[in-house]
Amino acid sequence: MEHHLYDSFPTLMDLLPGPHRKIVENMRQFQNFIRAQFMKQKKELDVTDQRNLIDAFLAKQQEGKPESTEYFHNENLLVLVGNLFAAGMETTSTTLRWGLLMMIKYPEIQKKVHNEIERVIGSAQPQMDHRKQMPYTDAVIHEIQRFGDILPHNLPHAPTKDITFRGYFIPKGTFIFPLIHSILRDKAYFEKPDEFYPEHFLDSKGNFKKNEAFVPFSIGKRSCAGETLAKMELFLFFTTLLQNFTFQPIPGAKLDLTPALGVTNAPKPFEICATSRR
Ligand code: HEM
Repeated sequence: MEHHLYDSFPTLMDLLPGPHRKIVENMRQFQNFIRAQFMKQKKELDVTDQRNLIDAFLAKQQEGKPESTEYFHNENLLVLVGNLFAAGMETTSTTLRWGLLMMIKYPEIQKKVHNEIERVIGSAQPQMDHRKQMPYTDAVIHEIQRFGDILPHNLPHAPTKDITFRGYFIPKGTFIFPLIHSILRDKAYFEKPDEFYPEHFLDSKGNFKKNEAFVPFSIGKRSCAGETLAKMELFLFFTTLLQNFTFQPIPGAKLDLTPALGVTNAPKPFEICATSRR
């Protein structure tokens, strides 16, 4: 409700009390943090030795070309870094939190992941090369992403021209939310769509099985730019956590799988007991 009011009366909302003020204040702090970082890097900048994305952006800014002011201005840098934080951090950490919740809810699945880690990785540091020898863990991670369904509504898209799709006329510029949720829970593709069931991604011999309805990163030209990185992060973090710990719920915990209300579908806060395996 508040964000609708915000869209319609932005100036008025700035003056009214309410929880939206906290969001605005947090946003301001977040942007100040990013701004302070790039101001610091601007002072230290050596265009011949660019250390990261911010340096590369600032170097473009200093080239003195039309695009230096048209595209590479401070406002765009602020939004770019902000988007990378939101797109790259919130998503992966939320998925990992779903993963830990599933592991404490289903200890027998956790046990199988532990066994596979022991068999394939042992006490070595997990590497991406290990994944193809770990079909069960791979299936579990896919199922965490399918079940977690962290961006159920996807991001909004809009057609660049008038189109007719399955008999529906959609004028240019119409907001469209191509729902990821309905695909990830499609009965035609997943045997038990509303259950956490890693076998969705395993064949009868226990080999990893792809499923074309696995689309948590969306599809098409504007699908997630960080998909490969995200998959690596999920595999490496998840296996490292389970290599080192056994996770259990605290006694009497309910382990509710209904997502909390928010921008992404995140699990409700839960407590966890981690016992070292070393
Ligand atoms: C589990 C992790 C992640 C999930 C589930 C996820 C999911 C998505 C989805 C559904 C979209 C919208 C695609 C569309 O509009 O059709 C998206 C866009 C995007 N994601 Fe991710 N993402 C994840 C991690 C990351 C990471 C780690 C990065 C980068 C560091 C990243 C960067 C982006 C960017 C830049 C876009 C916008 C692409 C565009 O509009 O062309 N994402 N992501």
